[in-house]
Amino acid sequence: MELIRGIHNIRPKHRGCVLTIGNFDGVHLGHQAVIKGLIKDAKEHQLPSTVMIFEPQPQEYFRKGDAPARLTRLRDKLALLEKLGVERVICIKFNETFANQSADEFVQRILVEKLGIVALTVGDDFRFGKGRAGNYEMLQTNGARYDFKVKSTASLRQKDCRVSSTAIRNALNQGDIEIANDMLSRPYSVTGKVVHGWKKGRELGFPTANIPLKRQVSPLSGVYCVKVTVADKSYYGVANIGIKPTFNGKRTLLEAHLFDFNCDLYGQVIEVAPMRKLRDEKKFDSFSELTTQISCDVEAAKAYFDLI
Ligand SMILES: Cc1cc2nc3c(=O)[nH]c(=O)nc-3n(C[C@H](O)[C@H](O)[C@H](O)COP(=O)(O)O)c2cc1C
Ligand SMILES: Nc1ncnc2c1ncn2[C@@H]1O[C@H](COP(=O)(O)OP(=O)(O)O)[C@@H](O)[C@H]1O
Repeated sequence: MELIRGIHNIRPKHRGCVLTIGNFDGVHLGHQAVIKGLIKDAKEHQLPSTVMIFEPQPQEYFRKGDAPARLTRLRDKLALLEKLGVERVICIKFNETFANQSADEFVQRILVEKLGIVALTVGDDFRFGKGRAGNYEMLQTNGARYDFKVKSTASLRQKDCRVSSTAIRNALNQGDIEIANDMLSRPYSVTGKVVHGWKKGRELGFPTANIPLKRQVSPLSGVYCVKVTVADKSYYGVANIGIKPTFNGKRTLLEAHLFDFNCDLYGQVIEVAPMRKLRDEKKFDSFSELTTQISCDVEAAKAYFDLI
């Protein structure tokens, strides 16, 4: 899969493609339906299937610290798109200049002049351009003028609920991990590189592999039974997603303690899939109370995984 980073990297050789545009956060079942349609159309036109995404996601740009939780980091999103068979991704830096572009300018400058699109697939609620003025009808009018086809994909529903990134965020937030996983068609997971922490974990008797969540808002918080994958090997464990109020922490981290494991994980990329929520994070009055609680969490997770 070819990755084009930024509008300035779109070259004349990239003209002529079948395109879809969106955030694709989570690459859920609804997104997958759009992508499958895109790939089919691209094959028919014998042109590369191309997905345009934005980084940061527009809501993250507009709402700064108050943006909705992110389901997939850029690299996870790209890996999932590649797995679906997408040939080309254009990742556009969503900044002030881009945000101020009118819907007409976007269509003319980027879709028509730069990309020479032949067909465009969008979701039925797609909006774009300054003030979200661009929509499906506007695209159809432009398609007739500039000679490209426009298709809208109806929303996918599952158990009477529209599959959407928002519905998945809400399900995760409420601890309904199974509902989220059904909509994603895979277990929700967080992937990241293990960093050094405060070296308190081993003192407490529960070393934890720490993944910083940086500016990315997590859709989950609290203590979970988790399945952790390290270099293609899986382990069960417990994890806390939070700020460690007992230690007056400020930054959100995911910290996973793996069962039956005693190796160095620093610098390694691990994938953590929360399976069941155990409780909310808490500020304890003493370290010994925290340690007693973590022992209970470990017991509860082992029971959940049938390890006792
Ligand atoms: C299962 C589990 C539950 C945890 N629950 C809490 C909690 O409720 N409150 C809290 O302040 N820290 C909680 N922690 C985080 C610990 O405080 C943290 O792992 C410890 O400070 C070690 O940090 P370090 O890896 O930076 O050394 C939990 C950790 C684990 C593994
Ligand atoms: N069972 C385990 N689960 C998680 N990490 C472990 C385990 N055993 C050893 N480790 C290692 O110990 C580190 C965590 O120890 P800890 O004292 O919590 O240090 P830190 O504060 O740097 O995270 C992990 O990053 C990993 O390299």
